Amino acid sequence: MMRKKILVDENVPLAEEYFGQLGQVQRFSGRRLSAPDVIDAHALIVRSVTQVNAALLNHSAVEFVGTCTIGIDHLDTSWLNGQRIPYTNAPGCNANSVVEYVLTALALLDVNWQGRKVGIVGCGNVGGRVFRRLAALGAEVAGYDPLLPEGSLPVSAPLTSIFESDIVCLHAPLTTTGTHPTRHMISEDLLRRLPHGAVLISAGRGPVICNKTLLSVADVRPDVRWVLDVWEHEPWLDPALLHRAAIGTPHIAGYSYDGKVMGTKMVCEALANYWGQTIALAGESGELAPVATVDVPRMTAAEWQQVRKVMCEAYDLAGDDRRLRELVAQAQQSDDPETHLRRGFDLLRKHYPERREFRHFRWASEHRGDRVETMIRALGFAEPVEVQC
Ligand SMILES: NC(=O)C1=CN([C@@H]2O[C@H](COP(=O)(O)OP(=O)(O)OC[C@H]3O[C@@H](n4cnc5c(N)ncnc54)[C@H](O)[C@@H]3O)[C@@H](O)[C@H]2O)C=CC1
Ligand SMILES: O=C(O)C(=O)[C@H](O)COP(=O)(O)O
Repeated sequence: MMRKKILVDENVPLAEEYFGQLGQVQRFSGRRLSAPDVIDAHALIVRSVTQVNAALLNHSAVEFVGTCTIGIDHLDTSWLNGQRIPYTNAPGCNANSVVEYVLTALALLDVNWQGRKVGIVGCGNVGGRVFRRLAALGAEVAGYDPLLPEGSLPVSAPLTSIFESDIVCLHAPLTTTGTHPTRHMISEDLLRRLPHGAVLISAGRGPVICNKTLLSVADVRPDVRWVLDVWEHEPWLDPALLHRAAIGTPHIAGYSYDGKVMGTKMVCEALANYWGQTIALAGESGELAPVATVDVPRMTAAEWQQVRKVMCEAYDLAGDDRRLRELVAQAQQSDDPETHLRRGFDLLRKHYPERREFRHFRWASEHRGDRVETMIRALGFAEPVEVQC
């Protein structure tokens, strides 16, 4: 019997092991996929860089679309619905990875969140986890999410007050329709409200803030630490904006290896269900790790320094930032800076180091049962290894 053909983006890990159980896997490069490539495919498995719409699929045999990502702004869902082509994403697959990006960014900037006001825009799988985690770790957290039923957040606040917080985290999806579209929703007025020395972390989608506006505000607010993982015109970004950013990364907040593999598994399972087949899903279960709810006592400055060291050793976020800055510097020296930057941005993502989430790290504890240990455990690290002083 002919095996069904499954086209899978080259950056989806373990595709042969998982999707290979369901059909014949053929890889493709996400930005280069075009209509002739999909003509005889039965399933199409993408990541966020492939626009899935009528122009791509109109004349194809594709009967199922999966995206191994959380975001779905690259899928033309109205068209897919109209064609009755089922599609799925991987809700929450890399949410923990983004949480660890946010926490490590604060550690790298030496911003102890305990007692600080944190405002979160978009409180779904990612923002909701950032909310619960930071609240448990001692921050004063409020969220803005007008699409959630009233009362679903422990503390909610209007957008203007969110932007009066010490730390603002953006985790809204990119939407252009509906009652609360997010494209360019973060206005100049909101950005200017940020208090002196605030940190703004943008890890949802780039176009949620107009990057020209962001640059104009960043130019006059050098006191604000801008942490930018997403950019309005990826794979291009404005070097001037990166220059203003305290941390700048190539859209990798969700790029833990664990999060990516979870994305593969979730979509593969959905395809197996659709085709009425069963598959073996080796490794960790498809369940998302629970969020720790331990209340962590206030740490001293010295204790915080120990905690931030452990986090920065587990996740080399400084390296992510450095590699992007090196790329931009090289691009500016090249004959065609824009092309160099676009290609390089994608290559940084394609060859991203294998980053494991905190739960895979054991750390050395000198003082069992102290506040440092409580905090590190609450951050999700594995059991400590006791060190004899
Ligand atoms: N930087 C990265 O690597 C990653 C980025 N993302 C992005 O983060 C987004 C959020 O991810 P999840 O939390 O898992 O999605 P989700 O769908 O679980 O939650 C999104 C939340 O945003 C809310 N929302 C929608 N419009 C809003 C508005 N105008 N103002 C405030 N809130 C609004 C929704 O009500 C929902 O609760 C994804 O759509 C994706 O674009 C996700 C994973 C990794
Ligand atoms: O899951 C999402 O949504 C994300 O933003 C992903 O981390 C994006 O990764 P790629 O699909 O662009 O590789």
